Amino acid sequence: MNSISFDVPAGRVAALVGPNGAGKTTTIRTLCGILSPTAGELNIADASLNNDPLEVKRRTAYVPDDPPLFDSLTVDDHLRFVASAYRLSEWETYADELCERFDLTEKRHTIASGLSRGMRQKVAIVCAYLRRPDVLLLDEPMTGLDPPSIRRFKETVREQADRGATVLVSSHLLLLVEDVCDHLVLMRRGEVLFHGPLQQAREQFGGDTNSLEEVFFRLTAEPESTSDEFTSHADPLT
Ligand SMILES: Nc1ncnc2c1ncn2[C@@H]1O[C@H](COP(=O)(O)OP(=O)(O)OP(=O)(O)O)[C@@H](O)[C@H]1O
Repeated sequence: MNSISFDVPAGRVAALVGPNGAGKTTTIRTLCGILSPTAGELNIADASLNNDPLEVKRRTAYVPDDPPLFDSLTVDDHLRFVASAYRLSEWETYADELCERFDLTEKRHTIASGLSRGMRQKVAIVCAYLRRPDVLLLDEPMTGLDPPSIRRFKETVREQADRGATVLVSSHLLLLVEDVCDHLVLMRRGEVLFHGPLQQAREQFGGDTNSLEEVFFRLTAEPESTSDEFTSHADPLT
């Protein structure tokens, strides 16, 4: 990563997109404290990752692209574990609702090793939502989900933003991510080429189709040296 800077306001869903190797996963893993930056300042929901990493972790939920569940624990065990680790109160009704919406109710007593790839993904998403975090960092969350689950995911991600959370969704599924995002962070080779409202990106770079796909192809095809002019904000990463 090379001097990247972007911000995503609370209540927004931002698409984090870019070609393979652009640095999306590295960015997300740095934001949630798994990787340590060699320099720079990261602020999550008013907490500094440098000065108060525990507070950042408390406020942030991360769903990796291949969620590491505990193979011998059931879906219910995972929910109880999250509730206990984060000292959640009155979480059971919300857990029931989330399991119902993601079609996991029948699987609540199944151990993780007996779940399909998509079901594991849904368990990880439900565990993240259960905490009602200020920030959701979701790495390729729609990969492996069936169409009803993708629809649920899109609805629920919007609901998370509506309650005030900041959501960052890394995805290559531009058509799907476009439906749910109102903000864009576009990366290539460790640099941020654009960050700002999706509508602004569409107006500037969307061409006749006004689509995220067109924005993606136009910006990632540009030479790196002109990247500064695409950045709509230059605030510290928050
Ligand atoms: N564990 C690692 N050790 C060394 N280099 C790594 C490691 N993980 C990723 N990289 C390198 O960091 C760069 C960014 O990788 P990253 O996984 O963040 O990209 P990405 O945008 O998420 O890619 P993709 O779309 O393929 O998932 C790549 O050049 C990659 O080779």
